[in-house]
Parts: sequence; C-alpha cells; structure tokens
Amino acid sequence: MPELNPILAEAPRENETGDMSRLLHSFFRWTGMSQPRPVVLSGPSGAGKSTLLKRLMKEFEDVFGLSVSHTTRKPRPGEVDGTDYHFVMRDKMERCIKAGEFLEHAEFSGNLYGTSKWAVKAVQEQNRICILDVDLQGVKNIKTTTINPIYISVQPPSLQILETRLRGRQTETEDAIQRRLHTARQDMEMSKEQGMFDEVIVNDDLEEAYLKLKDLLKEVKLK
Ligand SMILES: Nc1ncnc2c1ncn2[C@@H]1O[C@H](COP(=O)(O)OP(=O)(O)OP(=O)(O)O)[C@@H](O)[C@H]1O
Ligand SMILES: Nc1nc2c(ncn2[C@@H]2O[C@H](COP(=O)(O)O)[C@@H](O)[C@H]2O)c(=O)[nH]1
Repeated sequence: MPELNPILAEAPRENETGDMSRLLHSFFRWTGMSQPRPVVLSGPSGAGKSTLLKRLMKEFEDVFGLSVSHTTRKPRPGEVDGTDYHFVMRDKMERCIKAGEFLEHAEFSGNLYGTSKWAVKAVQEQNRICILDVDLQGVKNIKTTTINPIYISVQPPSLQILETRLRGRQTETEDAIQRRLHTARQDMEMSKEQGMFDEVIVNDDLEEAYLKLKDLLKEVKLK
C-alpha cells in the first residue's frame, strides 16, 4: 500500500495539471482506495490561510477542492456566494444544523460558520483532495467525526504582525478586529496543545510558507 500521495510527490508542471483528475481516478482504481484523506487548515483569522489556499488552488486546481462553508456573516466586497461561502440567514442555517446536514459548525466573532456534509461530498465526488478551512472549534469538532483528515495549523509570526495584516486587509470594523484578535490570542495558545495539529506552518515569508504547505501536502497519506 503506497504511503505517499504519488501525485504530489511528483508535482506536475503547470501545463500538466489538467491531467490530474484523470490520474487520480486511475490511481484510486489501481489501489482499490476510495478517497485520499481530507486536509484541515486552521489558524487565527488573518494568519494567511486563504492567501495560501488561493495559490494552491490556482496551481493544483484539479488535485484539490475547497469545501465551501456556510456562514451567516455578510459577504465582503468581491466575495461570491457559492464560491467563497454559502451566505445564509441564521434561522435557515440553524434549521439545517438541527436537521443533521452539517459535519461541524461553530460561532465565530458573532457569526455562525459550518461545513455541510454535502460540501465535503461534492469535492470528494470529483476525486479531489478536500480542503477544509475552519477555526479551532471546527478542528475540535471534526476530531469527533470519522473523516480522518490531516490537521495543519497556519500561524502568524507574532500577534503584532497578525494585527497589522488584519488591519491591512481592510475587511473588518474596529470592533470585529478586536474580537478577532481576542480569539487569536486564545487560538495561538491552544494550537500549541500536544496532538492538536499534525503540522504547523509559520507564515512569515509567504513564499516559504507556500513551499512548506506544498511539501506537507506531498505527504498526505492515503486511507
Ligand atoms: N506572508 C505574508 N506576508 C504578508 N502579508 C500576508 C502574508 N500572508 C497573508 N498576508 C496578508 O494578510 C492578510 C490576511 O490574510 P488571509 O485573508 O489570507 O488570512 P486568513 O487566515 O485566511 O484570515 P481569515 O481566517 O479571517 O479568513 C491579507 O491581506 C493577506 O494578503
Ligand atoms: N468551524 C468553522 N470555521 C470556519 C468555517 N469556514 C470558515 N471558518 C473560519 O471562520 C473564521 C473567520 O472567517 P472569515 O472568512 O470571516 O474571515 C476563520 O478562522 C475561518 O477559518 C467553517 O465551515 N467552520
């Protein structure tokens, strides 16, 4: 049984990524395996998760698929419903949670966020490695499920740098920045707990952090 993800172990050149989906199909048929392990990316708001994931999706669009979360927060300028998030009203999301449609959900900075079972399934049905971007409560809740992902933490070099990045993004009100920084302090402490994450990436230099992410993903072990 192969231990490494052979697709990423030999990272494709740019014009070869179109063949990835077909290669993955053949590989899973060959090994008799159904799905590769999903990847959970977490870390404080502003640490750079989306920035890293956008690059990864651009370079390996046929290999990875992002699980599109639901949220009750309002869209930011440029965010597209159904692509960045499914933007929903709280009462609707609460009903769906009660109906058991969510793998996990959490309250973050005054809004509900959650991963629907359907969002993960949709990625896996395309034979892509499913990536979930969730907060620390999400990590803890996913650990009670059976999806068995790899857990990667993206951390900022310091709280000061995190604050600079959050402010620089210009997407949050002062009140929201303060709430996110408060949560980030707790998050950065709890992330150090033994066994919480399989790997930690300190996102100081973006280029280095991205290379480390790609390096880790080469070793995504298959179920
Ligand atoms: N290595 C880096 N150096 C400098 N700026 C960075 C770096 N990585 C990300 N940024 C910037 O920091 C800001 C926050 O990044 P990003 O939105 O990716 O964070 P995030 O972890 O996805 O946050 P959230 O959890 O709130 O979605 C963005 O403006 C981004 O351009
Ligand atoms: N537990 C979950 N957390 C999620 C999910 N989708 C996103 N998130 C996390 O929320 C915060 C804030 O995100 P933002 O887009 O408002 O900046 C961030 O830490 C995300 O990782 C989810 O489905 N479940």
